[in-house]
Amino acid sequence: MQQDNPLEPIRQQITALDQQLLQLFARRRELSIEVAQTKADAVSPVRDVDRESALLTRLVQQGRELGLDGQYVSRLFHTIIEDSVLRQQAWFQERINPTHPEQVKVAYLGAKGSYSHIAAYHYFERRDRKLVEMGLPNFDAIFTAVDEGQADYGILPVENTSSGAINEVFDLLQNTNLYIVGETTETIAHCLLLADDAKREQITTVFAHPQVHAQCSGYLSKQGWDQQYCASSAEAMTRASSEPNTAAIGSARGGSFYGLNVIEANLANQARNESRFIVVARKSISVPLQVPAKTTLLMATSQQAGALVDALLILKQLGLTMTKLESRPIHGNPWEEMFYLDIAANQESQTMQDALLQLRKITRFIKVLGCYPSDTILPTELAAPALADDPRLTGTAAVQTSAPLYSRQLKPENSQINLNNCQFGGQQLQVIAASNAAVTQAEVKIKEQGGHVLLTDSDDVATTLPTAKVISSETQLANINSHLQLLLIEAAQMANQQLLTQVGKQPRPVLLSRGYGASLQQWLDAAEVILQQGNQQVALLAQRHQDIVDFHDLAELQQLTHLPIVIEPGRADDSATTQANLAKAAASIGVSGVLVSLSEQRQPDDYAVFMKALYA
Ligand SMILES: C=C(O[C@@H]1C=C(C(=O)O)C=C[C@H]1O)C(=O)O
Repeated sequence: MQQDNPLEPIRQQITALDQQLLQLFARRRELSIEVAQTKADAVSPVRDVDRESALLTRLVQQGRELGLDGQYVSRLFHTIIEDSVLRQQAWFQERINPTHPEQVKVAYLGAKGSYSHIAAYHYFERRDRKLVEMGLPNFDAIFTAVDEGQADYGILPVENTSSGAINEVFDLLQNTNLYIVGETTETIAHCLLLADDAKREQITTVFAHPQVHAQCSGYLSKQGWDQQYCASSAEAMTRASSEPNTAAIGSARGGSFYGLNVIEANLANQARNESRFIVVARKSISVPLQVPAKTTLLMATSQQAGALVDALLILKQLGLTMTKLESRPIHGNPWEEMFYLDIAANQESQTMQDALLQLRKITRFIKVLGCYPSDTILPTELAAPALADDPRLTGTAAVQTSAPLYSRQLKPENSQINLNNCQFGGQQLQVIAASNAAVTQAEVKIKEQGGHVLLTDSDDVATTLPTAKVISSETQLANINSHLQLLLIEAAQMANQQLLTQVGKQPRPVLLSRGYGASLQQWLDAAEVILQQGNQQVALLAQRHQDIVDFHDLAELQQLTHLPIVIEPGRADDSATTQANLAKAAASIGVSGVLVSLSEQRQPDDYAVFMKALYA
């Protein structure tokens, strides 16, 4: 019977040709990996736009001779070359980070068929990894699953060409221990999906994720359907497959998992509807220099006018391209912003190391969230000489700075910490007054007799003075008052790595006491834990329990670190005048603050005597 159909023999020929094309594509891909191996030996970049340009020019020419449209040929080959470049990048990536097993457990939002699932599928397929799927109900659960080791990777959408940034993911990135190790961009084609037995005219309700609703708002506003939000596109599709008179918005591929048919396609407001996803893992990765890389920074500048501009100028002066800048409020610090920057550079390149060094000097908080291969492969335009110089390649030699963040070697000049109008690490000695009295009472005394910061255990925030508080546990840290400006870690907690790590995630300055019997190195190592987490505002506090403040140690510390040093001068039974003299001596060797008690009543007014002697 079939032989009677005149289409059939032609279709058979097309099928046979398609089969050959597939084999040729596969063979081309193998050769592309061989090319990568050669590039590894020669240390040349993956992308070679000159070669692409020559190849495309020739192919377009040859295509024309065969009657093929030039646009058609260049579009086809862009897809082929894109695959080839991404494959080579993945190959290089695997070569220098060879720890991955054959199968990986990946956490994503929603169930099978969600956009995140499809992005995960594409990303790991390119890396020849078998996916063990772990669909989760929300972004928070994805971060937790990876953090706790239940999943190897998490895949998270960060932005969409129609609806913009996915704020929830940015907010979770503020407090994560995870690193960004990859990115991928998916073209999202939103379709109206209906179950087999459903009819378009009978639709009363349409299900979709809120982001999808936003991306298709133009189309939906004309339909008059009840619009219901779902936690994921997969949930939307599940509901549409079982509830009568409903439809879902999702991808054609996703719909096929749920037995849904495409009724209408291309519903998004913007013709080019793409989402960018990031891949997170517990360990950061190195990106080979052959591969164009992106580095993502999390940064809080000071609140002075122009602080962000200063930071961006550093990038400009170093010739670094910023591909993205997002800002999000800092949780617990009203009107303060955390910035996310994507920079088209390899973290290990000299330029990026220089940028980080300079940025650390002017930021209150800075952390590298990750350096990863850039997956955006822009098509090579024909005969465009400018493209021969691909700005996304930072081909400088790798330089790994091994000096610790606290060290003078890394940063010769003193660090400064600003609290309102007072500045630790500046010219003037700052006085922190500790008081158990009511905040208002202490404030009056400080304002009358001098002083800069109030150390109090009270949560009363009715003061215009910067306040400091002793923080002894993670629970206490989680519940601090947002007005609190300075965190004091006492000697007993100096080795509490977990507390130091959490404090390192804070956008607030930290005063770190030396642990009982701790060496200078152990003290500095504890400071390093905080700095490594991003918090650059660390000062060291030499307390009285060290018996007397050891000037030899202070002088040595000055040489080892740029961090401001604060002392609690003298023994408790030293007179106020002795303490003031010690404080002055310490200031002369570069100590930037003193911690004194406001409420000791050994003399009529010890604090007043201290302050008077200090400035005498
Ligand atoms: C395969 C190569 O690597 C890349 C991929 C190309 C391709 O697939 O044709 C061409 C140039 C490079 O950007 C190559 O350098 O030849």
